[in-house]
Amino acid sequence: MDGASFRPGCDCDDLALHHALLSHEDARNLALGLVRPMRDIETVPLHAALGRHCTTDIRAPHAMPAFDNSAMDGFALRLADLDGRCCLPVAGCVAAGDAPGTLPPDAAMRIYTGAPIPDGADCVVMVEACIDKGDRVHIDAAPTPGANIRRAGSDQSSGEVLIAAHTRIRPHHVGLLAANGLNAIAVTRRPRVAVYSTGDELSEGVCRPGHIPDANRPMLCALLAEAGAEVEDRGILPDDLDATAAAFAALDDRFDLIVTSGAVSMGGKDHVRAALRAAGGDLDGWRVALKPGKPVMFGRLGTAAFTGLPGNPFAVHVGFHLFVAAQLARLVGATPADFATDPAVAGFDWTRKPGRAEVFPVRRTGHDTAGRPVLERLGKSVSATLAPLAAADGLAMVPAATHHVAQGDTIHWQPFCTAGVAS
Ligand SMILES: Nc1nc2c(c(=O)[nH]1)N[C@H]1C(S)=C(S)[C@@H](COP(=O)(O)OP(=O)(O)OC[C@H]3O[C@@H](n4cnc5c(N)ncnc54)[C@H](O)[C@@H]3O)O[C@H]1N2
Ligand code: MOO
Repeated sequence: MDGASFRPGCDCDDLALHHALLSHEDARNLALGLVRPMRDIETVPLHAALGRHCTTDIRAPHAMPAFDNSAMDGFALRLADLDGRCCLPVAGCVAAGDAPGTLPPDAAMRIYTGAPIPDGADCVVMVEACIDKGDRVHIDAAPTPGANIRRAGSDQSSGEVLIAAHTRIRPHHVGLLAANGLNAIAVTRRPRVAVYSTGDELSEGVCRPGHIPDANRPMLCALLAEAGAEVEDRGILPDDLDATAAAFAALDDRFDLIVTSGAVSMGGKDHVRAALRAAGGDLDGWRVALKPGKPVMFGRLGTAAFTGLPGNPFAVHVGFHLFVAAQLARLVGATPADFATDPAVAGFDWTRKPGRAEVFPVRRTGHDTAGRPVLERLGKSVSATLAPLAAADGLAMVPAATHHVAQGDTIHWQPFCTAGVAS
């Protein structure tokens, strides 16, 4: 449609919208411009904080460690007492949980990891560097002052920022909060997202001839839940303009984002754009120079942003990562992460048609001499299948202008999070 012309007053705004494809960068900025950081705050107990975003900087309520304590199992002593001696009598034992005591003159105390350093001791000798004779201890070599003592305040000082505002709480944050005795935190409410599939061909149970299972709705619900959204599965919409418009019009203002899949392209049953308008919404952008995902559309319905992804399942996956994930991040006040920015090396030769940026599944096959991952391209640029993703370690993206990728070229990718998983 490039080069189409319009008479003044022409209401063919769909034509105007696809006069040119949006770059994926412009499309992302458009998608982000349709959402605002949410202001609603709730306080949640620590066990419910995982995956939520804290609203403010979380500061240390006190210094840590709270008291000088031993980093090792061994003997606490006063260095000056070793002057001219290699053995000291053992005056007692202090374990983690004991109240701080006092080291008598010219003696050592048996001490265990985490135990408070007795007053007067200025180092701890590891048990491996001693000969433990029960009531006496022989020290092989004089330790350095302060050896094996974790000083009060050496890990964090009172008031320092432990977790920056808008951080997504991960398991190590939960541990850090618990270590600080913080049992509840203020978080942004979860973004509420409505999810629809569209298409008369979709089945939920046994498929009749010509029907296919609905892959997009379960995948979108899973992607959204993983990203921390509160998801409402709104089912499958028929390929019917009135029914689709009625379903959209019946949505109240409780959603922050509405995500659909299918019916956004050029076919006679692709009703989502018209239905959005008929329901009182606005279409702000349509069609992106992106493969897969060209017919993605962006709009608004009431107070919600509306992102219409294409029907092909891999296009849904890509559209989620490029646009929906960024919208969710913005809603919770976080900074949306750029997509596919990690450098890697192509382990393949590939000639393609330029014009759209392309996202494709990749598998890591090794590393080059500089330590960069070498990637194998999976699949055949088919947006209808998710099968190549099953063997993928992540997604790579090449710019719209790329027409050839040669083995050894630098490309950029987004690894899936696989911490602790070998393959
Ligand atoms: N004349 C043109 N035709 C098409 C264009 C174009 O530019 N001009 N773009 C193509 C591209 S690219 C894509 S992507 C698709 C997207 O079309 P729609 O968003 O309208 O999606 P549908 O037609 O509804 O479905 C496409 C495909 O995906 C299957 N599908 C749909 N929903 C699901 C689901 N929930 N689970 C599994 N599979 C689903 C559907 O059966 C179709 O096979 O348009 C091209 N056409
Ligand atoms: O954009 Mo489509 O998703 O290329 O097949």
